[in-house]
Amino acid sequence: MNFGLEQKAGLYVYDAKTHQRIKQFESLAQTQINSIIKSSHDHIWFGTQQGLWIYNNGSIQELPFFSGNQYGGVRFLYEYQGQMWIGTEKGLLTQNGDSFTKVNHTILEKTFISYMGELSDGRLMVGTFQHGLFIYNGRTWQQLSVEQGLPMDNVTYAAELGSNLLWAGLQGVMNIDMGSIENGPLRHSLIVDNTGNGSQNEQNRCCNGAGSNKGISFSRESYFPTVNGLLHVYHRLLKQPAPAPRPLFERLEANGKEIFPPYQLEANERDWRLVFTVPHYGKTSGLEFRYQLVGYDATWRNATSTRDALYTNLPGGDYTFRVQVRHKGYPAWSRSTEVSLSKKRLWHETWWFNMLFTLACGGFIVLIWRLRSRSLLTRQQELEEQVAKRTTELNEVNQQLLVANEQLLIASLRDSLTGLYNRHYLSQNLEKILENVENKKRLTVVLIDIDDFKKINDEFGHAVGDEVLVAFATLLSRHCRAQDHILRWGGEEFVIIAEQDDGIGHMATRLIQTLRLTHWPHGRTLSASIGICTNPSINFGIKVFEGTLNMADKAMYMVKEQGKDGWIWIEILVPLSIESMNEVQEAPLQSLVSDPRIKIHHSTKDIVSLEERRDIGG
Ligand SMILES: Nc1nc2c(ncn2[C@@H]2O[C@H](COP(=O)(O)OP(=O)(O)OP(=O)(O)O)[C@@H](O)[C@H]2O)c(=O)[nH]1
Repeated sequence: MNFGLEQKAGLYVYDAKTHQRIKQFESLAQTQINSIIKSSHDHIWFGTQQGLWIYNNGSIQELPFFSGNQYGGVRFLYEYQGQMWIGTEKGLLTQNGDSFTKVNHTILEKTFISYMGELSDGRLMVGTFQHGLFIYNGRTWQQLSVEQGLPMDNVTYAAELGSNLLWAGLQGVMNIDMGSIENGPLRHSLIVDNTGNGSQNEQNRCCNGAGSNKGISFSRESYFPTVNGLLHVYHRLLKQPAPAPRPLFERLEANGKEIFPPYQLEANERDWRLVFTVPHYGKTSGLEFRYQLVGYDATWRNATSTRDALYTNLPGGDYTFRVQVRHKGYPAWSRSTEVSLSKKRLWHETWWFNMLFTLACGGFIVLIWRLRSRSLLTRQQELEEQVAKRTTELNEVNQQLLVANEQLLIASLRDSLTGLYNRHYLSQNLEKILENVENKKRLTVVLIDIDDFKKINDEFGHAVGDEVLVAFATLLSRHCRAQDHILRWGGEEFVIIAEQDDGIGHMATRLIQTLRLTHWPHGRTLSASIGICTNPSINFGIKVFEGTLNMADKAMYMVKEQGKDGWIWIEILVPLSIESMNEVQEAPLQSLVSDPRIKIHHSTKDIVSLEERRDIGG
């Protein structure tokens, strides 16, 4: 097995037993060997960039005809019908014994020969670098090129596959219908389309392998060397788009700087550019990519035409970048190409910081909550205290109001000068008083009027008059019983409502006497006129009271008329109807003396005058 090596490394022979390269041909040491072929004469031909060598019986010889730069490098050697054909960079030559002659063709005699082979019917194929494929039938040449409507002129490999001619070149791989080669016009289909300009990242050079065998075909598949690896074409897929192969991960840049595997990044390398591509020889626009940074992206992201993925401010952690590709319009994605990456965490991205932060946040919330509850509690206590204080104050005020109301009520019921009850008291309590009287069966009303009070005022002044009134009221209270209701009726006039009348005459007499004996503020004696009426009514209503009061008034005026300083007591003996009561009130007192229902009592002095004038008994 022989190795022809590019890069001017010379020639090696491989020993199948020791599996080692065992010998280097010294004369080929600095050459770039393009083609090696064993001729039917058991000679080995070496086509190199520097010329042509033949190995025979252990010795190697250079053919001086091809040295120098006249033909450029020898690119392809092919033995056709017992004759060696030499394809150079500057034309095609044939061997003729020991000499070589250029083929008689205006293009082929000077163009770059890049391939030679045979069709099944024995015709020779000569591929050129710039002028297409030539087919030779032993007499004439047929050219297949752009001029015949083909998409490219460059040939690196050609092979007949059934009814098709497979043609590979730098611009792709195509299929030409054999029948159309014979009869025209040419029918072709581009299997691998590399005719357009690929994107910056696309590895877009197809099928340009150096060496003699620029492709090899089997019944179902063909292989083509490329600068980026081996292109494998299934013949059954010639009419369909080739399945998209797995994408390639090209490189990672972090903060604008390329990072090499293993991809372990520092905490500050936060901005990433992940570059990917796919070894594909079709049009760039026919493919689409999607990618996902697992650990950061929740779902796939569709890539743009730039074939890279940009991430900024990535947090620390472990990631897997995966990328897939597919033909546009086809549902199936390729298998994922995956790359593992990790980035150190910043201190605030670490688990212990997160834990501490969470604890601190929790503690802070609890603290705030406690402070807030405490302040709320304090506030509540303050409010409760305020409410209690206000309630106490309110209660006090209410109490004061109650007392004040009580006092007002009391005050409204009493005479401000003497402290005795007033008329308002009577209007409020009359019903109750009458109820009590009802139980005792006899109502007694006493009307007392101080005699000649005006003179006291006139003589001693109003203030002294007041003092006399107060002293009179005090004396009156002392003379009455506890259950008697003593009222100042107005001015110097007083009313006593007694629920019991036993000894009423004595009481009146005693009062008259006490008045005479009492030492009064004005230093003089004082007398009063007293009218009394007792009424044994069955049903004590207001009318009965008014009638009784009127009768007492009538009696009191009679005393005044009789000379004052005494009393008259009209005692109604039997209960009178309202009508009878009205009659009695209307009648003059004298006329009542003879009324059997009525008895009139009086003080001694008055009795005399009354008896004298009316002739009535006491
Ligand atoms: N100081 C004083 N005088 C009063 C008060 N109320 C009424 N008076 C006076 O009492 C006097 C009553 O006069 P009169 O009605 O003529 O009665 P009187 O002088 O007692 O004569 P007789 O009733 O006929 O004995 C008037 O001069 C009133 O001004 C009072 O509260 N204080």
